[in-house]
Amino acid sequence: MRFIIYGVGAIGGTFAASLASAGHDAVGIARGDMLAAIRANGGLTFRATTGSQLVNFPVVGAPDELEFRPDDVIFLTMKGQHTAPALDELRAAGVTTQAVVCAQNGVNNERLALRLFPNVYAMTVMLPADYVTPGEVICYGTPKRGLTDLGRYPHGLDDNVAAIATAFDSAGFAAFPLEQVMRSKYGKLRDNLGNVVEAALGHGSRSGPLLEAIQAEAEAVYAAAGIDWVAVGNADPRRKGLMEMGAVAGVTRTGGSSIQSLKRGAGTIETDYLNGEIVLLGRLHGVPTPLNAGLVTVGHELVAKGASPGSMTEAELRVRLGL
Ligand SMILES: NC(=O)C1=CN([C@@H]2O[C@H](COP(=O)(O)OP(=O)(O)OC[C@H]3O[C@@H](n4cnc5c(N)ncnc54)[C@H](OP(=O)(O)O)[C@@H]3O)[C@@H](O)[C@H]2O)C=CC1
Ligand SMILES: CC(C)(CO)C(=O)C(=O)O
Repeated sequence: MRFIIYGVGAIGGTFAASLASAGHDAVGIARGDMLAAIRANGGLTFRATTGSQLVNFPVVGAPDELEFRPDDVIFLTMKGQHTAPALDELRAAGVTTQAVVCAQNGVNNERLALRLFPNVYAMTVMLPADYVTPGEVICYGTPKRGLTDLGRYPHGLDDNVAAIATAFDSAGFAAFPLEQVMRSKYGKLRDNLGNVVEAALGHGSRSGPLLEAIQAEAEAVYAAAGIDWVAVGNADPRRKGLMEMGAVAGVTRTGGSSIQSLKRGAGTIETDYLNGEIVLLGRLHGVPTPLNAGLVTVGHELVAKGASPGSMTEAELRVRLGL
């Protein structure tokens, strides 16, 4: 089994460095400043609670630079707004029946992938990682680097799930095979509705009554749509003692993945596939979602203005959301 990590950023970089360090065959597909820095430095600088190291694994700039094999497992680790073109590139490069694992937040990636490929897997990723400096990824999870729930999409278990879980266990993660993995992914999506709030207000602002109101909209649309979900946030008892926030020498956590997009000036944000999913479900099922709709607009404005993380006050955001 060879692991292709498509999108070497915070999550993809942690996966690739950890799998390669554990002796697995791991190949990255990177782009832009990250690709240039990995090439210039002779590897990816991977910083974790256990120390920092330059990890060398093969990295290419696009799928068509690879000769795909039947035993490849392809992890999608780009943000949701970048999934559709990435899938097109995989198909153009000759991918057919290989396993495609959506190791991303949101619930749209799996559906996009299943349209093109028959063997799609959903992975819920609970793993606090930063990518703000090209060539460097920081993972704060300890003692396990991250927790993952994994299963076939839309449901089911098979030999690939078992093999991926075994490989992940050996690489410092905890992997939980789940027959109904999308329940976990909908639970994670509910947590990620705070990503854009944190981007607007700054790190540490993703809790409290505002977030609860935002999540209540999600719970209402899930109920109307008949979507089953399970909580996988910080209160998930599996985290205690297995994967908690640790200290990494010389750095502090930047914040969630959307705040990192603003900090890097990435020019896009994942909000359409996080809060925007709740808005879509609300429209489909006749449930108003004014807060999440307002946050989608705010997210786009922050990107368009090139705003820094934490550029708004909570009072300003509340006014924007009509509160
Ligand atoms: N960071 C975290 O702590 C967590 C993130 N997640 C989720 O994991 C997913 C990935 O997030 P994260 O790792 O933070 O994202 P990052 O932006 O750090 O990494 C994604 C990387 O993929 C690159 N990329 C995108 N499209 C392509 C492409 N076609 N070819 C090559 N490279 C590509 C991006 O490049 P570019 O920058 O140029 O777009 C970027 O370098 C998201 O769904 C996120 O919500 C889940 C749990 C925690
Ligand atoms: C929950 C959180 C914030 C953990 O890093 C996350 O999933 C993200 O960064 O997108």
